[in-house]
Amino acid sequence: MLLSAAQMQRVDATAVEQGINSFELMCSAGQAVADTAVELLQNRSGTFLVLAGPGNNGGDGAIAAQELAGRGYQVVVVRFLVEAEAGMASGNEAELRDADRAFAQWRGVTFAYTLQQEQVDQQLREMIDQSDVIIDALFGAGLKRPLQGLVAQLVEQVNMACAKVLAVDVPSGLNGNTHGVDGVCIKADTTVTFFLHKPAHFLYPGRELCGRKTLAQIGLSKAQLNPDWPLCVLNEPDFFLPALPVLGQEGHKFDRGHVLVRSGPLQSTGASRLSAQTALECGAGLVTLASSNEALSVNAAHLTAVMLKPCDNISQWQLILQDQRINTVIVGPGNGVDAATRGCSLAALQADKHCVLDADALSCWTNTSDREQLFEALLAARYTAILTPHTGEFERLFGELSDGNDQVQPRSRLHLACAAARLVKAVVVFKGADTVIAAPDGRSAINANAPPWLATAGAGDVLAGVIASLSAQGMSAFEAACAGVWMHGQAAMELGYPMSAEHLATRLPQVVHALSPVNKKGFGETELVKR
Ligand SMILES: NC(=O)C1=CN([C@@H]2O[C@H](COP(=O)(O)OP(=O)(O)OC[C@H]3O[C@@H](n4cnc5c(N)ncnc54)[C@H](O)[C@@H]3O)[C@@H](O)[C@H]2O)[C@@H](O)CC1
Ligand SMILES: [K+]
Repeated sequence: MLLSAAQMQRVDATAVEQGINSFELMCSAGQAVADTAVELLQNRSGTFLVLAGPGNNGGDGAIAAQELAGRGYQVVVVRFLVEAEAGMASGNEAELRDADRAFAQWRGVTFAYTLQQEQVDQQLREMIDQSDVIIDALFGAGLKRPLQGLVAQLVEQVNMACAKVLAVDVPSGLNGNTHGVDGVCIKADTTVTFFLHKPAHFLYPGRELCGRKTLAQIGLSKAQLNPDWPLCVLNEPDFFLPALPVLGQEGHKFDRGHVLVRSGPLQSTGASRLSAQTALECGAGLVTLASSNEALSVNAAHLTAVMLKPCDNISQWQLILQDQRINTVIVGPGNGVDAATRGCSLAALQADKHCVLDADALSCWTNTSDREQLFEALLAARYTAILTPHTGEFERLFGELSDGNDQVQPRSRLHLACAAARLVKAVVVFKGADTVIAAPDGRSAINANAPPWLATAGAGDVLAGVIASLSAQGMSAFEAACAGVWMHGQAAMELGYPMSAEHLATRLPQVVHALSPVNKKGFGETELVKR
């Protein structure tokens, strides 16, 4: 599970309400930071520089500093305070804030700066240049606005330095609620975070800025999670494995669904064939490609196990949809941005089938009344449809979206996908290097296994095929989309660079095979029991 910065702060408050000592949490966090910092030094000697901000992120840095000094390392601490607080960090320890208590325990020298100071001075510049590992404990979950003035300059200096950089919780400048960076941000080699990862660690630009990500347990548990929070997960097999199709010993091909794919016209049949072929190879029982008579022979020349049906107009399409054995439909790949694609998409949604709308089936709603027609059909559909837009298609379809949370500005791809899914009651697969899958009930998943070479012509058609295949075999729309997106990324990883969509389509069955519970069941074995 992933938590936003606001949820993490709520977890912290709940822990305190339940009697957990917040300073002990900070001590555990600081120790985890020290452990990770030592790993960054790779068993060499060296100097650590801790840049500590005014809040608890800075407190984690102070604990780490004391821990490192206790282990014999040379540590320099620079503390940045708001002007009113500077020089205030002493007195009765019981009354001090956790961060001040952490600094009260630090036995070394602290160089203090105020955030209002204008410039990074020579002394600070030298400390940055002379350190081997810089611990960025400036701002974490409490970042409220873009970094400016002294800290903005400081971040730029750190990013240019030769030292390794370890970010505490998040690289300073990355906003844990909007998941974005407004202005400058630390570029870390490693980020250590606590209890659970945050979406900002896996969405861009955070994924890049965090470097390697490590997770430390500090004494928080599921007891501090609010069960009403919608589930947001990193898309990994553990999440969707229990939902993968299982075959019965006596099952036949109709138990594994029948996928109908709408072919493109004569000059663009390849995309829909890729979808159809993938759907079949990923386990769907039957796949039919509905093709215009004009394109029939081109399609026939390329297909063997995928069946072909002539379909020249909407009436013929509706007739095919009446076949009760067809349980899943793909409309869009190579179909054309036109009225026929609009009509076929609406007919599919009205036919009580699982629907995957991709490519042209997302781009063909060019005016507001068209879009309203689509949204009405999605809302009325018996089964939750799956939409697979990339950024351009998403913007055309959803334009300016409000997710009802105006405090979170600007909205990230995660917020946008969730808002779109809720709006049209469909699963939205918002494709990109950090594909987000969102369900209408608020659940969401961020995918992180896709390599850059997956961005290749036809890869989207293959994705529609695998998702439809899993959907046809009985997986729910959200789980089929999550599994399909992960398998798609995994197949590309296994192939390596360079790779074409055809390769991807032929590799995917191996990924399905490796994950599928079916292959672990031992069909065909006869168990003899002797008594
Ligand atoms: N369960 C938890 O929530 C735990 C949190 N811990 C640490 O506590 C951190 C959160 O602490 P805080 O809530 O105190 O927040 P931060 O330490 O992230 O920052 C808050 C402080 O920074 C100031 N600030 C925010 N944005 C600024 C900007 N752009 N320019 C200048 N000043 C700015 C605020 O006014 C406030 O003084 C976490 O990131 C984590 O490192 C840990 O100690 C362990 C437990
Ligand atoms: K930080």
